[in-house]
Amino acid sequence: MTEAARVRYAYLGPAGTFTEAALRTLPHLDRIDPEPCATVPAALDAVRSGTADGAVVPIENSVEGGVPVTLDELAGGHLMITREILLPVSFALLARPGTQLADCKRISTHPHAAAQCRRWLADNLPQAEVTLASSTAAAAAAVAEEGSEFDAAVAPRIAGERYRLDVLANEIEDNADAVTRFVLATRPAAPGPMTGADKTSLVAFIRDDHPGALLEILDEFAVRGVNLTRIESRPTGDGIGRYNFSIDCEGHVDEARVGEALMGLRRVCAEVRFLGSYPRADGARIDLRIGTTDADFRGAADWLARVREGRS
Ligand SMILES: O=C(O)C(=O)Cc1ccccc1
Repeated sequence: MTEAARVRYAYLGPAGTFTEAALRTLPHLDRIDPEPCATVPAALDAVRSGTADGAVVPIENSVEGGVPVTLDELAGGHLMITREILLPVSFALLARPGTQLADCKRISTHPHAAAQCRRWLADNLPQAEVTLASSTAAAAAAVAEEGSEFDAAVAPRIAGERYRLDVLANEIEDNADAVTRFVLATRPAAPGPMTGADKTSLVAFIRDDHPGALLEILDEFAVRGVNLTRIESRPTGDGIGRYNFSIDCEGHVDEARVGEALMGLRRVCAEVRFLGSYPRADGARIDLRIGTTDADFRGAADWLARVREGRS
C-alpha cells in the first residue's frame, strides 16, 4: 500500500492566527504540513511558485465584509478556490505578565480585529493608540518581545499561550456572533465534483463603463435562478472609477444554471475569471426555482433541437 501524499499548505501566520485555527479544521490534517507566511500575498505567492500546494487565507468576515488584499490577489489570477472554511472568531486582550489594563497605551492587532473590537476598545481603553499588524499573532509576538513598543495585542486567546502572554480581557468583540470565512487556494485545475451544496466564485470585468453594466451582470444570474452570496466592487488599479466585481454564487459550474450564467457573463463582460466551484462550508442545500434545474435546461435544449429540425 502506498502512503498518502503529504501536502504543504501556506497560511497567514505566524503560528497562533485565526487562519491557522481555520487550517486546523481541514480533513486529513495528519497529511498537511502547515507553513506560516508573514502576509496573504506571501502565502498565495508560495502557491503560485509551487513552493506550497495550497494556501489558507481569510477572505470575508461577517462584520467587516471582504478582505481586500485576498480579493485583489485572487482577482489577479493563477489561483483557484478549492474549499471554504467558516470559523467563529473571538478576541482577547493579551499582555506581558504583570501588565494592568490601565497600562495599555499602545495596542497592536490586525485591521479586522481592530474593527471587530472597536467599541470595546473605545469604552475600555479610550486613550490607547492602535497600531495595525499583519496578523493578530504577529501582534502578540511583537508584544512578547523584550522591550516591545506595544503594551498589548488583540488576538485569539490561544495566541496568549503560544507567546506566553496573559489574558487581560476575554471575548472583547463587539459582535459575539462574528464569523470569518477562509478559503483554501490552489493552482488552477478542474474543479472538484459537485456535492449538491456548492458555491462558485468569479471576478467579472465590465467591457466599458455604461449605464446598467452592473444590472447586466446581475441579470445573467437572476434569470437563471442563481442566488449570489457576495458581490463587491474592487478597483482594478487601472485608473480612477475602474472596478471589477468579485462575486460568489450558489451552485457548481457543472450545474446548467450556473454554467449558463457564466456563459452569459462571458458574452456581456470584457473578461470573466473563474475562481472555482467548491463545497459550501455550511452544507446548506437550496431549493431551486421552478424552471432552473438541470432537467429543465436539458428539456429546453431538446425542445429547441426539435424546433430546429421541424419536429416540434
Ligand atoms: O490575524 C489573524 O489571526 C488572521 O487570521 C486574520 C484575521 C483577523 C481577524 C479576524 C479574522 C481573521
